[in-house]
Amino acid sequence: MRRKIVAGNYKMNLNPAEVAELFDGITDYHFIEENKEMKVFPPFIYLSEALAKLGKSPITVGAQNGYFEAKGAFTGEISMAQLKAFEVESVLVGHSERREIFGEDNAIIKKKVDAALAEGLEVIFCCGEPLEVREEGTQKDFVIKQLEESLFHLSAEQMKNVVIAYEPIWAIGTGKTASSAQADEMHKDIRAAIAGKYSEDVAQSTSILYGGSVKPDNAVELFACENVDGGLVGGACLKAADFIAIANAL
Ligand SMILES: O=C(CO)COP(=O)(O)O
Repeated sequence: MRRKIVAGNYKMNLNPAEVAELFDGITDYHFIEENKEMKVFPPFIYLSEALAKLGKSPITVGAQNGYFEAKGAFTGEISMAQLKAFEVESVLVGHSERREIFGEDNAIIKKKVDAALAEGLEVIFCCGEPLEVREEGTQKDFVIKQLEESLFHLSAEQMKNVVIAYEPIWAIGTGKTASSAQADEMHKDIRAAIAGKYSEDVAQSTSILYGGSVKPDNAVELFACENVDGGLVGGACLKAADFIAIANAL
C-alpha cells in the first residue's frame, strides 16, 4: 500500500515565536492509520527546534534545500551530509522556487538528488510546469523531461527513498488550485512514466503528492483521486488548525 503523506513547506516564513506556536499546535497530532505520515519543512534556523519538539512524535522533519557538495567553501549553503548529521530525515529537491528564483536546472537538481540519497535522506522531488506550458498543452512532456533528466538515472532500489510532488507553478501561492481531474491526470502520467522506466511495482509503490494552493476546503476532493497520495502544502501549513484539517483529509 502506498504511503499517504501531508507535508508542510514553511518556505521563508514565520518568526521564532510564530514557529514555536505552530510546532506546539501540531506536536500532538497522531494519525490513526499507519500508512499516513505528516512531514514539516521549516527554514534551516528552526530545524533544531523542530527536531526537539517533533522528533519524538510521528511527524518527520525535513529541510527545504541542501547542497550537493559535502563541505567546503560554499558560503551560505548547507550540505546534505550536514543535514543527515543533524538528524534531518528528508529534503525537498527541485522546488519551483529554487528552479525559478535561484536558477537550479535539471542537472543541478540531479546532483542534489544523488547527494541526498547517498547520505540516506529521503528526497521529496518537486516537479511541475509553468503557466505558458499548461496553456500550450505540453505539460506532460515538460514534467516527464524533469523526471528523466533528474530522477530516472536512479536504481529501482533508490526510488524507494523518493517521493514525488507535482506542483504546477501556476497553482502555487495563487489560490488557483489545479482541478482534481488535472491533478489526477498528471499523477497518472507520472506513474505511467515510472512504470515504463522501472516496473509497475515501483510505480505503484511511489507516493505522488500534489502541491499548489491546497487548503482544508479542497484537500478532501484532491486526496480522493486515485493517483494523489497526499499534498505538499505551502500557505495553509502555517496555521496548525488548517494543516491538521488537511492531514485529516488524507
Ligand atoms: O509551493 C508549495 C509547496 O511547496 C505550495 O504553496 P501554496 O500551498 O502556498 O500554493
